[in-house]
Amino acid sequence: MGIRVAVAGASGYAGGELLRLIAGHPEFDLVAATAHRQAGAPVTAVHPQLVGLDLTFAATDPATLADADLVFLALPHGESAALAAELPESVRVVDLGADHRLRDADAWSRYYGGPHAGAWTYGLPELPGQRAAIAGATRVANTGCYAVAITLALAPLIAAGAVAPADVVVVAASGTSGAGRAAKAHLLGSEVMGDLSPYKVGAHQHVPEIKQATGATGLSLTPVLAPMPRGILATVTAVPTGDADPRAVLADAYADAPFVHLLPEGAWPHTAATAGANSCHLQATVDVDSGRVIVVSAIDNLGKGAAGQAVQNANLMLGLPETTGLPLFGVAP
Ligand SMILES: NC(=O)C1=CN([C@@H]2O[C@H](COP(=O)(O)OP(=O)(O)OC[C@H]3O[C@@H](n4cnc5c(N)ncnc54)[C@H](OP(=O)(O)O)[C@@H]3O)[C@@H](O)[C@H]2O)C=CC1
Ligand SMILES: CC(=O)N[C@@H](CCC(=O)OP(=O)(O)O)C(=O)O
Repeated sequence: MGIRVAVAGASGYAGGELLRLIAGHPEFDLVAATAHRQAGAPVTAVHPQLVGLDLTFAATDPATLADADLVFLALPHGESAALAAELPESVRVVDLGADHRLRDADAWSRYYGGPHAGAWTYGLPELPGQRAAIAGATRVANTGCYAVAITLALAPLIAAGAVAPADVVVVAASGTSGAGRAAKAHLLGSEVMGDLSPYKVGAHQHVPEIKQATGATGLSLTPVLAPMPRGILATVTAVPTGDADPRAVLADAYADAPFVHLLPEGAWPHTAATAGANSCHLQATVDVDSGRVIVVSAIDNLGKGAAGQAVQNANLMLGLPETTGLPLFGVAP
């Protein structure tokens, strides 16, 4: 028997991707996959890509999950905190939801509402010092999907003093799976296909998370819903404070990061190149006209943006190499 893992919210998009990654992980044994309305259904009735996985969704209750060494929570916002509080401290937990990401209770109530559950160790291993913090934690808050893409592009530049933290502008497009699988009016196929539309303009819940993770003090984020199932492409622009080469700063920051790739000069990120992988592709330049630094970042929102990142964090918490069981390469086209 390997390491016993369980997934709560396994019938969702992030949960389904977790099941796929766990099935290919050499050290993990899946002991439970839970759902809410779909409890009792065969996993493959919901996730046809997992045919061969002979399992039925259990109901989401703490007793079922407490039998695992590590539990992934892939539940709607606000549902993780109460469930996690019922799990013994000996069970490691990675929460893919937002409940434990923010240290600032006011920011939590402004963007999410309801009681603030308090912050856990932030699950972005590529931030300075964070690998060791995650390795020593029993509770880890996985990052938001836009937050990963934008933080990886921006954090090293602010940390190096290469750009001004007070003036960061981001436009970022996301595939529709970022919104989860529950039916929503703005996700009707016939209206999403062939369309690009901004949403949560100036009011996205990842803004405080990105500010917390990067040290940005002024950040404008315009998210755009894109007609593709997976992927995030974020274009981050900021004002340089000197003449540091942004490519050199990023290359230095990610020299030892197996999943973050600064592309060769002149090559720009494509979301499709990250699909199915736990990778982030970056490119940077200085815009000759505006003088602003431009960094473009691509991830798979269900990979490095959710399930892949969660498995990377779990590997670190369990003392495994962080790449164990994780796809390094995408499946494009
Ligand atoms: N999709 C993405 O790209 C990303 C998602 N996340 C986060 O991961 C979490 C899951 O997201 P996602 O998979 O997209 O969401 P989905 O809507 O696709 O799935 C939600 C899951 O939670 C279950 N669920 C719904 N309501 C409840 C409830 N009241 N109590 C317990 N379980 C419930 C659902 O079960 P059932 O279907 O049986 O009702 C389903 O398994 C969210 O917190 C999300 O923000 C984070 C980063 C990226
Ligand atoms: C396309 C789309 O709607 N995306 C979602 C991404 C949410 C997400 O996955 O991140 P959290 O875990 O922080 O909710 C959004 O913009 O709210």
